[in-house]
Amino acid sequence: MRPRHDAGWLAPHRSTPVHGEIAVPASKSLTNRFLLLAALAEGPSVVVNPLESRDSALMLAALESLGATTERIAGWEASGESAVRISPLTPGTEPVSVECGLAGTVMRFLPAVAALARRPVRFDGDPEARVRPMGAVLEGLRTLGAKVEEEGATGYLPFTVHSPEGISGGDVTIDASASSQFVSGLLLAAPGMSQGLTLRHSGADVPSLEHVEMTLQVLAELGVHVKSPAPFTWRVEPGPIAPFTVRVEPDLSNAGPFLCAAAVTGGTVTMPGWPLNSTQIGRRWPQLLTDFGCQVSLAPYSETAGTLTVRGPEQMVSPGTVDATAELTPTVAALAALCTTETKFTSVGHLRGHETDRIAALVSEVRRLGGAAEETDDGFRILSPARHPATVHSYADHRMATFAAVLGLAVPGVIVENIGSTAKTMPDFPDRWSALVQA
Ligand SMILES: O=C(O)C1=C[C@@H](OP(=O)(O)O)[C@@H](O)[C@H](O)C1
Ligand SMILES: C=C(OP(=O)(O)O)C(=O)O
Repeated sequence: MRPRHDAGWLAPHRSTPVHGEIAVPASKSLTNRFLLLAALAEGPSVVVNPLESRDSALMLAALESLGATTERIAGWEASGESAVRISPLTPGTEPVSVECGLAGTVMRFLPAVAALARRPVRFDGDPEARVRPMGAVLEGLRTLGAKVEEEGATGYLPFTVHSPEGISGGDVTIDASASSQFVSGLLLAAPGMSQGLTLRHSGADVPSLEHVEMTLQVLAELGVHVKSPAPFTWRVEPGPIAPFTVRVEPDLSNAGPFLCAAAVTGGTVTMPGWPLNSTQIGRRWPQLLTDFGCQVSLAPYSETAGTLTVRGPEQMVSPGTVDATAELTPTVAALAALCTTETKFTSVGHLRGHETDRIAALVSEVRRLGGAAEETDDGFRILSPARHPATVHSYADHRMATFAAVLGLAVPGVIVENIGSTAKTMPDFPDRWSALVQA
């Protein structure tokens, strides 16, 4: 299941502006939420235009281990798009295993589903996944009455969830300052708890709150009653989820590197299918790119979507400070690493628990390319631009690989170690990238 490691991919370089149009596949975050909720629904549901990547394949395989059935449909009715039909989890007592790979949405979302499913479920993942924080999820489940048996370091994979009586919900307080996924994971399973769930966060801020907003919106869209009665407090009412059919939006986080191709070459990239209203954090791209000197416009062509056009400037300008950009950070860092003045990234300390310690990784790789960068308490600073070629390490992190691809457009001779890590959310990234930047 783990993608084959490759030693080096020469990132395409352009000394002339990139002009092109590109669409991106479906959102990882929305796909994995809808797949999970389909498995908790009362009957078969259909997710149209799901992301097909390692993270979504891991989610499907995990749901199957938990007793759901999944069936890929090549052309869904009039849309002709791919779709997947999911029939709900069936109860069982056999112990099963869930392979999480490096997917935060699998390792943080499914333990609560495992507790509802009542069978013993062992969770494990890639070596890089075993250092991603899990403590708040396990603490939350224990408060709800599940037993969690840990095998290695406390608060990390691997572990087994035992919950023969299920979990009935109630009131839980966790510290979600290391990941918004701790909140989303408990809220997504909450409709299946007989008392529903009131979840409170205690501690420093919850990062990436857009992703909690997404969770609440997805639940509400499926008819679940949700509210946030106070800051960092959420309430999900119990109740069945009726079978549903949904279509998944494009992945606006993965749109980032493609839009940046315009920014770093002074070109123009257009992207159809841009949702006019989205809970995805990638909805911030128009503003972020504008902050770096791009001209961005959105031309709606339906009630829900439009074409986004990004025109890059002759020379990008750093906005100085970039705040709380969560999973967009590596891509924004590629822009910053091509600006002549400093950019400070703030409120992104939790990136140390992402696919890799992204703060350490970004600082090391900017330096490897001849730029100056340093870590700070809650982020990092890029002080001077990437200047010369290097083999950029991806640390098995898809966003580090695409960070390097964006830099390679501007700096000739960049080699990306393990471009195959992009299979996490976009298996055909190298082909899509080449199609846009080498056209
Ligand atoms: O809920 C989700 O789908 C996600 C939440 C965020 O996690 P963090 O809050 O850990 O950053 C984000 O970075 C991740 O890529 C996807
Ligand atoms: C942090 C990320 O992923 P995950 O869902 O594995 O947390 C990401 O995609 O940038």
